[in-house]
Amino acid sequence: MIKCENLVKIYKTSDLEVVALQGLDLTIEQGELTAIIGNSGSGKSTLLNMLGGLDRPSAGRLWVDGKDMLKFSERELTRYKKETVGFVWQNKARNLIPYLTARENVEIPILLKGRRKRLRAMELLEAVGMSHRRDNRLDQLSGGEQQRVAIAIALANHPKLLLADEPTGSVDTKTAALIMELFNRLNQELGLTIVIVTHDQQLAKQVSRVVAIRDGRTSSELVRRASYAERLAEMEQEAATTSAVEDSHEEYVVMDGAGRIQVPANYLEALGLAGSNRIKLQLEGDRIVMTSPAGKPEA
Ligand SMILES: Nc1ncnc2c1ncn2[C@@H]1O[C@H](COP(=O)(O)OP(=O)(O)OP(=O)(O)O)[C@@H](O)[C@H]1O
Repeated sequence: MIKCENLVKIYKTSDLEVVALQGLDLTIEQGELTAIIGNSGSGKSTLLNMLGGLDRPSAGRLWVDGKDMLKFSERELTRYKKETVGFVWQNKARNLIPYLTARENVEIPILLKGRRKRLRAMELLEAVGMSHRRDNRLDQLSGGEQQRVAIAIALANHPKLLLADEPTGSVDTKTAALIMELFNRLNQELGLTIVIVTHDQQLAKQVSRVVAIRDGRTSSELVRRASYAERLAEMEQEAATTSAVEDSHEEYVVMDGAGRIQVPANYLEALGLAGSNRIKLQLEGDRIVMTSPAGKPEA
């Protein structure tokens, strides 16, 4: 569904160039639910903007839904934004109009007319568990409820890809967990591909695949060990857990198309290899062994 190869984004301001993405590689299959985590400034939102067609990459390759996004004309880009992607933002003002009701808000982006439009809005509010509040104005709803309406809006035109930038950033922990549960349900029931940017490791634990970005590059990947059902049962038991995402997920380093991997800095440091620019690699049965230049097996 998504393939980024060596993706680069450079922002140019009057006297400064900021390299927000510096050769990012990422593949997301159709129907996957992925969380992107990383520190502030690591390039998460920049990546989401590229995926959503809100901004164009400076270099590299990017395909979404089989289309080469670097070759899009303005017209194709507008069509892509309308028909292929749905967005949920942290900033509610970007999603919602406060003086309209939940149903009216959801009806705005629906391309159907009359009764069919109303039915589709009702169906969407039902899908996000908000049909009972359809006639309430947005400013009469809680933050979590407003975010549910925002998700309904994002689904209005049957997008293939749902992008969410810190969708739980302005709600409490319990509400955030419920919203993540909703994303999981939509992913499973509709088979929707979903990419969620978050800096919250606890929330990322609710997602089967977590991609970490550091300095504008994918640095590692975590894939959940247990199935979603097993994980839910686990979560009920350890309701207020504070364990790290590494405890529930298996960690992988990312390999790009040319076979390059980034060895975690702490591994190199632990083995005294930090700063080396030459390492011996040997294939031993089904393992690749890294050896220090001095000849001592190191990994
Ligand atoms: N429009 C822009 N013009 C100039 N620099 C930008 C622009 N947008 C982002 N940047 C810079 O690019 C880098 C990556 O920003 P980005 O917003 O993608 O990070 P982020 O991981 O989403 O951070 P946060 O979690 O704080 O939102 C930062 O150094 C940021 O200052």
